[in-house]
Amino acid sequence: MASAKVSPPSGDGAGDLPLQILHALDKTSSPILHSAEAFPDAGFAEIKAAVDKLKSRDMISYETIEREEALLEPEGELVAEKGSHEARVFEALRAAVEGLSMQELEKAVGDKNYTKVGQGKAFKEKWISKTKDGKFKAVAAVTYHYHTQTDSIQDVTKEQLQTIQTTRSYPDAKILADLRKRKLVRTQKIITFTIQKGPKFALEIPEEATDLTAEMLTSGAWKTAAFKPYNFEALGADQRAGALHPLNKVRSEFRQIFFEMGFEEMATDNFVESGFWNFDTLFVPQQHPARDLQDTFYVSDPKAADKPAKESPDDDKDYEIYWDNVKAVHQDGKYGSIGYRYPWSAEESLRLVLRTHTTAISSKMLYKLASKRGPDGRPPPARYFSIDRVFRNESVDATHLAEFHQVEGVIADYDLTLGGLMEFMDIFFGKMGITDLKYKPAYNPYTEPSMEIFSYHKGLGKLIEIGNSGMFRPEMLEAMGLPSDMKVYGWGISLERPTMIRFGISNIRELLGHKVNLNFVQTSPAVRLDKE
Ligand SMILES: N[C@@H](Cc1ccccc1)C(=O)O
Repeated sequence: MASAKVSPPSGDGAGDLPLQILHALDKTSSPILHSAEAFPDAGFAEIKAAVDKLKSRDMISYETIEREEALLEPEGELVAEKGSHEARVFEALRAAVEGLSMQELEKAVGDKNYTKVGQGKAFKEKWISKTKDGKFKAVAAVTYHYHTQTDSIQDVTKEQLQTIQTTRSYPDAKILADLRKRKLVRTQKIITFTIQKGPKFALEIPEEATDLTAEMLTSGAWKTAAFKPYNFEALGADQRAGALHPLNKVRSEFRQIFFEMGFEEMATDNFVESGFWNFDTLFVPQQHPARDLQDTFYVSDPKAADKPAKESPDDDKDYEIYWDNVKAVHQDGKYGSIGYRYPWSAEESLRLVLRTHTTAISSKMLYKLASKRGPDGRPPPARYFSIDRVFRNESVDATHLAEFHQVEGVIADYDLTLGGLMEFMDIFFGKMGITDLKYKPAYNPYTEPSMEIFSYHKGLGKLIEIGNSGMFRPEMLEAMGLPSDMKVYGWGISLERPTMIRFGISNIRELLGHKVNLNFVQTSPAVRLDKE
């Protein structure tokens, strides 16, 4: 039967000490076994593992005794053997009736430092004195010559240390503290156990079953099997679970804010765009430095996009008109704009790029909005947002990567004003805990006016740029067919920047890429821990 076997030395750190304890308990005449006496050589961890194992099976019970043990330091050992500093000074002087000079005394004691400490103490004890010619003399010895008194002193320190050497303790705590201060003695905490037989005491340790098996049921072994009790105190193994990346945590916070403010999420599943949507519809001239190879990744295969055309049979947009409008605005000017006045190239517009901003998608959404009709027969107000990846051909450093995530929002409504944009920004960023915004005039080809948004970061102690915003230009919106009194706010911020600030990261490579520490991902909190 499996249940009556004696455990072989197990891997629980207890070895065969548990068995030895059982046997020792069986033989001892007193009901209590002191671990320190029975197993003086076993280490604390070993004994603890053994008694825990036996206790969990109710074979024993135990109590722990904590006490402090005093041990001699090397110098204490020396004193215990050869006498205290003061006694050695006294002994040296006692042998020299004429007294000794300091140098002679040092020589006689054999240790300069020992002599220095010893003569000080011996003076205090009034064992020695100084003669007129500056020599040291033993007082007790002088007394001896005239009065036949005892010529010996009592070397208390030596006796105390000898007591400690044999008993590992000293009855007077003050004296012990004093010896510790003199660095003759050190103390250490000792935990020992008093062990008693438990209700299931035996000389063999039964194997405990952890599971009730089919085999035990058929053989009947379950009737006598010892089952291991549940350990409700066990903390359990570390849970290896998936965790949201910090960027995703901040992303979901932004999404929540957008949704609660009535925004609709734009589809952002196309990383590749034509120059038309990424630049031309946004009134970015074809010579603009942002369209340089240094700033933009161009796709080499396929090289060119198709001209924008109906996306589905029920797409009622006339892309040809829009294409011509965009060209006209750039080349000749239209809708009150004088344009850039350069020969606009269809070929350049159809080059494929990795989108440099999600504003390419906003542009497409606004174009679609232009043909929607609200109850009043006009395009209805709309709020769109997206949070996704964009790509820029930048040199990579601690704060820049060639790709990052852009949080983008647009609000289209009638008769909007710049003040309204600032008001909105205050509310939007306020929901993220970002307050005290400052605005700086800026330039975007597609917005007028444009404003960079700054926030005072208390942790960094300075204003930091958190986003870019503006009101889309009329020559961009009217070319789409949007009514001229419909105004559109737009803004973009990176997702990385607030995430790095939130989680205290200074190098973007700790956030993205192969150097990301998974432990950091798994343990970074989902709650806001802004540093004030
Ligand atoms: N596209 C801008 C953000 C922006 C969006 C919309 C309007 C104004 C600015 C950027 O990449 O920084």
